[in-house]
Amino acid sequence: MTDFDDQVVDAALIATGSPVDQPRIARAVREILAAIGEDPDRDGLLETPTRVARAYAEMFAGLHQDAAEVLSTSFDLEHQELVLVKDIPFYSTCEHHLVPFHGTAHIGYIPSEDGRVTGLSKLARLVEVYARRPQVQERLTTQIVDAMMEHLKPKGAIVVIECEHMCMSMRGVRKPGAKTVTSAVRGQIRETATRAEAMSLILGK
Ligand SMILES: Nc1nc2c(ncn2[C@@H]2O[C@H](COP(=O)(O)OP(=O)(O)OP(=O)(O)O)[C@@H](O)[C@H]2O)c(=O)[nH]1
Ligand SMILES: [Zn+2]
Repeated sequence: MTDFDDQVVDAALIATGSPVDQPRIARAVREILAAIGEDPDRDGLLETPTRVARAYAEMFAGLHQDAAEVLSTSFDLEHQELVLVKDIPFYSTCEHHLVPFHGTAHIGYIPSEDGRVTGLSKLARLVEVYARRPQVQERLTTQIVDAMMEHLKPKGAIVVIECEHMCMSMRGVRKPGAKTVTSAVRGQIRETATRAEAMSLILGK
């Protein structure tokens, strides 16, 4: 390490209160810059390690968030039918290549017998909890649906996710625009008619 100032990063860590180890990320990013043949001490790159550390703290914040807390707000609306929030945009990070994958999530559930529902924004927040981690699309899909089943105790739940993976677009096989669709369905929504209703609401743009 040359004139790289850990104290600056430590100060940033304290300021954000993030549990992500930003000084460690910054040191690693400096190494990567050197390894690709760049000069980490040139003007434009001097602050890049700390910038990337702050960006990573944001991109991986979900590792330190709790789905139970996000879904703890509930209202007694006596609603017994399907509730669906669709076209929730999100960004995640492919755990194989550490580049983004992004797209939309569609989330629905049939509330529990007592008709208690959660806030609509909480479903979008739940996506963020699991998207802001190193991920694969299949696990993201099942983690969201399983968290809903565990914390909302609904009669059923469905999650459909459509994504473009940058690791397939900008490198490797280079197929920009290719979409991956995953779904996970639990409880009563597995029944044919209910599942068809949910899917037609999701796909009917
Ligand atoms: N199932 C699944 N695969 C993913 C996801 N994100 C990336 N991948 C795939 O993970 C695989 C990793 O394959 P490897 O052969 O180990 O890595 P690689 O040599 O970089 O593969 P290429 O991307 O084909 O160049 C690739 O086929 C990616 O397309 C995901 O969310 N789900
Ligand atoms: Zn990838």
